[in-house]
Amino acid sequence: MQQKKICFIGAGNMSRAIIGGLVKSGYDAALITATNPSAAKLEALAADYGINTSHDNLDAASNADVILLSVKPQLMQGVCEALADVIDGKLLITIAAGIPESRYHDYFGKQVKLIRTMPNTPMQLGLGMTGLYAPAGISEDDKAFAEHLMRACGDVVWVADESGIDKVIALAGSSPAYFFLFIEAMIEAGVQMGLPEADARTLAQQAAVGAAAMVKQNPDLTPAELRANVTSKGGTTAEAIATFEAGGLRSLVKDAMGNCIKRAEEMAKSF
Ligand SMILES: NC(=O)C1=CN([C@@H]2O[C@H](COP(=O)(O)OP(=O)(O)OC[C@H]3O[C@@H](n4cnc5c(N)ncnc54)[C@H](OP(=O)(O)O)[C@@H]3O)[C@@H](O)[C@H]2O)C=CC1
Ligand SMILES: O=C(O)[C@@H]1CCC=N1
Repeated sequence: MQQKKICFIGAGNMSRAIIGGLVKSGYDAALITATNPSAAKLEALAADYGINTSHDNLDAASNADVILLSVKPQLMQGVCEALADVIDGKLLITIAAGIPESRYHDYFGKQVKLIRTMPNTPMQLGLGMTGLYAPAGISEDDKAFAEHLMRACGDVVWVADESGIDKVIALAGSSPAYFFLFIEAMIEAGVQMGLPEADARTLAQQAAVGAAAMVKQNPDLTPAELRANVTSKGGTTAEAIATFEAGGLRSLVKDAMGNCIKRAEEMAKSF
């Protein structure tokens, strides 16, 4: 892929995940800089991935071709305002949830070249999923760069309308946490049944990895067919599945995802 000088503004969980994925995919660490107010996360990134670090957003952004905005949504306005003089002509990529693309033009006080993306933490392992949205006027070259950057850390989908980003949050940005919760609950139940915690974790995590790989590697089978292959008539799985269905798992999942989107929409009104 084309390699450009890229600066991550904010060196938290998500920057770490993307930087880890990029470096593991062969992106030149010397072209990557991350900024952060406190030192510990920068020191860990430099030690683990050999990237450049800085406490100075302005200096780091001035020296980059591409700026990836990776601070919490409530800090975004102040961060953008302070960078307004050094971003002309540069490609901006934001990963923030809930801030509409139009707001960035207000923050910078001018029209900017900005692509909205919604990645997730498995980017760190090259197993990420990113949704991308580019407004009209963004060049094919800039779109291709943003896509290649995120593809280095996993799979990508483009959404035609900005509202699609909120759906990506519900399906992929937030969803690793849903699966962690499910695994957490299985481990807790296993421990309550008397298993050592380490064994309960090994059993649950390996089942999750295996099940996800089976979904991915059998595109001709639906998840329902894969489930049917596990579920012997009158057997053990049928009892467990019936319990989930009776407990309203499907509507719970739908409500959770709907509330995730609702929160993104609320955030969009408050920024
Ligand atoms: N976590 C996730 O799974 C996902 C998050 N996102 C989005 O990614 C963004 C970042 O989230 P996440 O990585 O989880 O958050 P984190 O809090 O882990 O990271 C944000 C980082 O920004 C740093 N920071 C604060 N102020 C500044 C500043 N003025 N200049 C530079 N850096 C600053 C913080 O430093 P310090 O801690 O030292 O104050 C922190 O390290 C959010 O907008 C979120 O919506 C998107 C997809 C998934
Ligand atoms: O919880 C959040 O708001 C962010 C966006 C997607 C994942 N974490």
